[in-house]
Order: sequence, then structure tokens, then C-alpha cells
Amino acid sequence: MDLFRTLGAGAKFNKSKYSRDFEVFRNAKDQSPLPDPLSADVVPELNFFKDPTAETPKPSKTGDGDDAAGKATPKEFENAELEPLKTESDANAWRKQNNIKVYGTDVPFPFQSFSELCNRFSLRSYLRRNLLESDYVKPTPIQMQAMPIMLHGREVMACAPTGSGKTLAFLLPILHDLKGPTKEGFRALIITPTRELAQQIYRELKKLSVGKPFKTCVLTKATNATNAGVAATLKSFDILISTPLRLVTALKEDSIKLEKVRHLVLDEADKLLELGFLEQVDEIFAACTSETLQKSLFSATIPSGVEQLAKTVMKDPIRIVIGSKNGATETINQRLLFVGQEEGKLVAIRQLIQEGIRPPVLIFVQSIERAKELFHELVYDGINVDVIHSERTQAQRDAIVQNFRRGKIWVLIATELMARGIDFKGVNLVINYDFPQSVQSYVHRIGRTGRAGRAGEAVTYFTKEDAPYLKTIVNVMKESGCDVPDWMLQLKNPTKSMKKNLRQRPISRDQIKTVSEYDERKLKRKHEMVEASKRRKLKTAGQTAAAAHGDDDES
Ligand SMILES: Nc1ncnc2c1ncn2[C@@H]1O[C@H](COP(=O)(O)OP(=O)(O)OP(=O)(O)O)[C@@H](O)[C@H]1O
Repeated sequence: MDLFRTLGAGAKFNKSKYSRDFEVFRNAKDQSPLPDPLSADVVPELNFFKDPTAETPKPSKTGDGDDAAGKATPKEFENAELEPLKTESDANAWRKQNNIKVYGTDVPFPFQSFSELCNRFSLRSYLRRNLLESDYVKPTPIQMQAMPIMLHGREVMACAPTGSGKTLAFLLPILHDLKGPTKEGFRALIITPTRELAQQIYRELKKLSVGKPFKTCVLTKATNATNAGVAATLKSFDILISTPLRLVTALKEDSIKLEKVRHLVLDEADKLLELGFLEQVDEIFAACTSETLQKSLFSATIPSGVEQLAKTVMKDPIRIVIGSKNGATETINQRLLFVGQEEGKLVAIRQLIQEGIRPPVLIFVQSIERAKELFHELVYDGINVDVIHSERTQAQRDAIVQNFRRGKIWVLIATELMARGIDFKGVNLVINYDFPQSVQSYVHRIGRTGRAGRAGEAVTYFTKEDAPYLKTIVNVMKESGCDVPDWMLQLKNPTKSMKKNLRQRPISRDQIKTVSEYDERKLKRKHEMVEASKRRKLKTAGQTAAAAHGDDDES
């Protein structure tokens, strides 16, 4: 209750309406503190500071973990009783039922239950056990289809909605294929656009590999491979997770070798194949020289241009599309809100807070500057708010992410940095304070809510300046089954060049501040008048003093 009182000063929270969430937040104060996010990511070999919290999960008592006699499995997989799919038409019927579309030659059949997967591929028993212990009792559609493709050694390009379990879809086949740790050097490489996402994949991997002491490294400043000592240690690692820039720097220094890499995953592939990352990704591809290299591309959005580009570097890939291509998750209730001018946004957001928000809430703006401005406005409104962007230090970013996960931060203001991949399970509302610059950005931003089958809400503010681009969002909303007013459906689609311009340059917007331009001018004039009056007074006082001084001299 104290937590509510402290954090909630000034904000209204409807406790009877949202009793379930209230319980979650009330319990937050009783939770034992989580390990520091940075040290939790340090592998023991690189734990130079000997931080005891940096220990990675211990292997099971059974040593190599392949023996299922370790910890008792809590329950069974769902649909275990289903007969395996035997014919192409059965497979197609199952795909149709689960909204799975596939394109390519000799596509392996999907599976219907994790039991079927375990039997069909003689899945290592530690994986079976860890699936159950993570409460993954039923596969998601992307897992049903992507896992068999990867386990058959085929290259895959997968487009599946946000929060639909793509991470597990690529991690499990990789772990199975790697069998166990060796000291050959990196055999699997996962590339992500942000460090936060790399850390999150690392955590998921650790959870899934309990019982197999694979050595995994997230390339960060702390694990800087250009340091000779670190580089030597890394030679005995199995899996590498990195952002492109860090890895390319290490490659240029010749401190990391990728010739043993058999699995290369591009998570958020469309982002990584955009200008800005493309050159670095190209260098990484070139460094992965193994003949048996298997590439896998995953994202919630894969525009056709990127798809064409990807095909040129892949071997006989199979494409998977879950639901509609570039579509939003159907469990998200999406709304568009006209706010008139820029200042209407602050009014709208304050009204929302007054009416009672349901934390956690994520707010997206288009620049670091605007993130700071909005933070300075909301921080005085009595809600527990913070801001995350690339100018904050790594330690601050880690602490913010963790505090948001733990319910300590109610409202988090973010730039595009947080738009992709980050799995905040409980986010109830995403607010696009600034209209997104592309349909992909929209899909990923709102995808921070409504994850893993949960319900979520997304509201996008738009001004007169954003109106020409509205239809792109309307199309996504309609496609994912949201109610859209008729007049919006009649809007014209923006032209290709309009969309390109917006992607390259955001709409210029007035500063986020409560005081209007007019009031600010008035205040400035008043301030100038006061200053002038002070100067006049000082001058007069000076003259009087000088006159008095003169009198003294004469005396
Ligand atoms: N089979 C499953 N059953 C239940 N939960 C699952 C299953 N697979 C994954 N999850 C959970 O679903 C959540 C979302 O998964 P994940 O982060 O992999 O989504 P994603 O598809 O990569 O999303 P994004 O496109 O936003 O990156 C995670 O919390 C994960 O633990």
C-alpha cells in the first residue's frame, strides 16, 4: 500500500476496476531485489570484478543435463495426444487453422505439440524439461513451422507478429543442433539492432539451456573483445549475441573469429538490412565463412524490398508468414486520436492521467530532445515516470528497463530505441505521442503491448500535419480487425515518395511545453521590463552615490 501512496501522488488509479493489476503492483514491494542487470549478463569467465550475482544458472545435478531425471517436470505439454501430421493435405489444413503461410520448396511439416516435436526430432531432454519449466506448454504458430525448418537444416525468412515467440523459435533449434559445449569457438551468432534486445535474448537462452553449460557471450563494452585477455577467453565460447557495430569493431581488430559459425540469426532482420546497418551486416556475413552456414531471418515486418535483398544472400530459403504480412497483433485494441495542434497532445495525455491510467504505460516520441521535453513536463504531474534514449548511460538504461519490468516505473517515455523486440510482458498501454515515421515503426511500437496472447491497448495521437499519413495506420488497424470510422477508410494513401520522405525526416514539431508561444513572449517581455527597471534604479542609485561621494571629496 505504501508503494501506491508514494508513487501515486497526484495520479488516480481505479483500484476496483483494475483490481488484478492493483494486486500485481501491491506485491511488487514484497519481491526480493533482482540481480543487477549488467552483472547478471556477465559470463563467469568474464566476471573480472568477481560479482557474486553474476553467476549464470547452474547445470542440473545430472551433469550434462541430457538425463531427464533432474528436476521433476511440473506438467505435460498440451495436445500431446494428437497424432503426428502425415500427409501434405493434413499439414496444409493445420497451417490454415493456425494462419501459417509458407513459400518455398519441400517445406517440412509443422508440428502440433511440443511432444510431437520432441519425438520427431529426438529433442534433447534438457530442452524438453526447460520448455516445461518455462511454462511453454503449447507452441505458437511461428514455432510450429520455423522450428522444423531450422531443424532440417534449411534457411528461413520468417515474418510473424510482435510478441508471438520468435525468439524461442530460433533458439531451440540452434541449441539442439549445437548438441553441447565444445571449445572450438563461436558456432552460433545472433545479431540484434540494440544492446537491450541482445541482453534479453541472452536471458531467454540461459533459461532454455539450463542443464547444458554452453558458453554464451553478449558483446558489450564490458566484454570488449579488443582486449587481448578477453579475446583469448572468447575462443572457447559457443554462442555470440551482439549488435552489428560492436562485432564489426572486433572483427576489424581481428579479435573475434566467425569461421566456425554454423547458425547466423538476424533478429529484427528488416532493421538490420536497412541502410545504416547494412554495411556492417555485410561484413559480418563475409566473416562467416563456414560452408555449412545456415542463415535465419526473423521479424514482425519484412517489406518486399528487404525480402528481395535477403533472397540474394540466402540458399533456397523458405519464407513463413504468420497472419498478414507486416500485420499488427490482433490482441491489441488500436485507436487514433486527433489532438489538433502540438499542444493538444499534452492536454490529451494529462486528461488520460486524470481519468486514471493503468500502468505500465509506454510513450513513444520521435527524438531524444522530445523525450527529454516530455519527461520534464510529466515529472511534475505526480506520476512515476522515467525516460530512456541512447544518450542515457548503459547503467541508467539497464536500471530503467529493470525498474519498468518490476513495476517501479509506471510510465516510460522512449525513443525508437525501445520500439523493437523488447519483451515487457505486462505493458497495458502504448501511446504514440508522436506519429510513427513508418508503418513498420507503428507495428513494432504498438507491439510492446498485447504480447504472448495478452490484451493490450495502443493510442496514436495525430495533428493536422500527420493527417496525410493517417491511412497507412488505418490500413494496419483494419487488417487486424480494429474498428475504424468510415471517414478514415475513405482517406487517400500517401504516395511512395511521401512515405520515403517521412522515413528519412520526421515532421518538425513545436517544442513540448505547457506554456504557449504567446504566454512565453508575454513572460519574456515582462522579464525584460523588470530587468530594465532594475537597471534604471541601479543607475539612479549610482548617480546619487556619486553625487554624495563628490560632496565628501570637497569636505
Ligand atoms: N510457446 C510459448 N508459450 C507461452 N509463452 C511463450 C511461448 N513462446 C514464447 N513465449 C513468451 O512470449 C513472449 C514474447 O516472445 P518473444 O519476445 O520471442 O516475441 P517476438 O515474436 O520475438 O516479438 P517481437 O517481434 O516484438 O520481438 C515472451 O515473454 C516469451 O517468453
